[in-house]
Amino acid sequence: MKPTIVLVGRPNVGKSTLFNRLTRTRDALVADQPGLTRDRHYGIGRVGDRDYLVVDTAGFDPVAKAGIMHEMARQAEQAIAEADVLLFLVDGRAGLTPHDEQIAARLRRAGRPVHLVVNKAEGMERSIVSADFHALGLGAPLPVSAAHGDGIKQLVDLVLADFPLDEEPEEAEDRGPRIAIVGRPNVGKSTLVNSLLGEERVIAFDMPGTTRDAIAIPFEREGRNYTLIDTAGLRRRGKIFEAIEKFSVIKTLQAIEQCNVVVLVLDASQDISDQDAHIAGFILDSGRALVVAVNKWDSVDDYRRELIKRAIEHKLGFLSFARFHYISALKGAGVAAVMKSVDSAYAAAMVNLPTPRLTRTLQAALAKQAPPRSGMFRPKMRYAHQGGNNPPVVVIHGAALDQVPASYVRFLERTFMEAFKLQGTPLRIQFRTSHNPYIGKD
Ligand SMILES: Nc1nc2c(ncn2[C@@H]2O[C@H](COP(=O)(O)OP(=O)(O)OP(=O)(O)O)[C@@H](O)[C@H]2O)c(=O)[nH]1
Ligand SMILES: Nc1nc2c(ncn2[C@@H]2O[C@H](COP(=O)(O)OP(=O)(O)OP(=O)(O)O)[C@@H](O)[C@H]2O)c(=O)[nH]1
Repeated sequence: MKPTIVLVGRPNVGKSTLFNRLTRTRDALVADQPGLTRDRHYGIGRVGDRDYLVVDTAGFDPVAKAGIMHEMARQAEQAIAEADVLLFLVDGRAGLTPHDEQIAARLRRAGRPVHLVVNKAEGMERSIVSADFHALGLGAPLPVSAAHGDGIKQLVDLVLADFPLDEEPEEAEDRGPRIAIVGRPNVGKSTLVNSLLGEERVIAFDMPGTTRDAIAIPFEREGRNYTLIDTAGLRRRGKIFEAIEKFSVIKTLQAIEQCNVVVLVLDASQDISDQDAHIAGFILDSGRALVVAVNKWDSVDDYRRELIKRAIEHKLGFLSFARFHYISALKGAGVAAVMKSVDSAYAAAMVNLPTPRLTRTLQAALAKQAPPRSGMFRPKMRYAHQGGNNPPVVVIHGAALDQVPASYVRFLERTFMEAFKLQGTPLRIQFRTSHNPYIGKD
């Protein structure tokens, strides 16, 4: 499981600058999609070989408005409660302020490791920029420059040193697809889980060993194995699973990261909200296979059905790689079809793409439409091979490939997906330019 780093600090110390710095590599993997808006408070990042989730508590810092530290906004409090590591940012140019001291007092009670990060330290003597902040009693201050990127790798290595590297769960003994059922509060996730598990054989159901573990519920359906990764803090009461915790963006992100196939649940009786779009954005960034279940279809009339279909097209157009199902979790209608799509999305995500066919497909695409010249450069693509699964990655070798525009990358993605009939999974293109082997690597 990826550790969660939560950024805390008074306004203007550079939290969002650090957040952007910590999540940049991941964002760059996904070509900008029309309509995609990212939630700039929650992200997935990687520095060196360390993966993590990062949360910026900016925007819901209530201190300026309320003036009282112990009235921190609920969301910031929830993020602090769910953090593995807290980064407390202060401003090395402004020096120590009373507001910093109040936040420090709160964080000391958080029961989480806190690291004191002194930002805006570029061009300054380490010992001088840090001097003030020893008084906070939070250990040695760590000077960085979020804007320039100084000290960031050392920071991540240090704060995550005690967490095990995230390893892919082994695919041992054919446990089948790992599924995460996600969606904003009240869309019907628990109802869908119960409809799925109600009559099925739940093979073994262990409570997690530690609070950091997610709950995995293995079950069997029509002779096939699945594992449900819990997002909602599900607990079993008798035969029924119910949510015991309030909605958590962090848990949602964790579950998306740990699964193979996401089932995104939307509520047809409500409008598509920003929260739906943000969750959809996380799913796109993650590269996971996806099935969309538009729930409560039983409760809406034809007019509303038409409306919601159009709203989905408009706001979630970037999910068009996925199959959509219009279901009633309450009545069990459409649930079997959702599971069929889960199977085919999983198969597509795990597909094996032979090199000769990939290269032939690439050549056909180039013949149909060559990549545009960019200044002095004409990108040259020579051959392709598969670089990974879930999502399938196609690695293309050639020259001047850093000059390929996002629109052409999307054209290539579509071409490969159609050629190999991949449905339900995104596909990623990575470029390797011969004279610079690092371009396109993550
Ligand atoms: N010199 C310098 N300026 C920085 C650095 N990081 C951020 N800044 C500047 O500090 C200001 C505040 O940065 P933000 O990232 O918006 O700060 P924040 O903590 O997210 O602020 P809120 O959104 O108000 O909570 C901006 O003008 C940044 O350009 C840095 O490393 N060095
Ligand atoms: N009409 C109708 N109502 C549904 C359907 N599915 C769920 N509901 C109702 O929607 C409400 C919310 O359902 P839950 O399953 O608790 O939703 P959830 O997404 O798990 O909610 P949280 O636990 O808050 O995350 C309940 O009152 C359900 O009975 C459906 O298919 N049709």
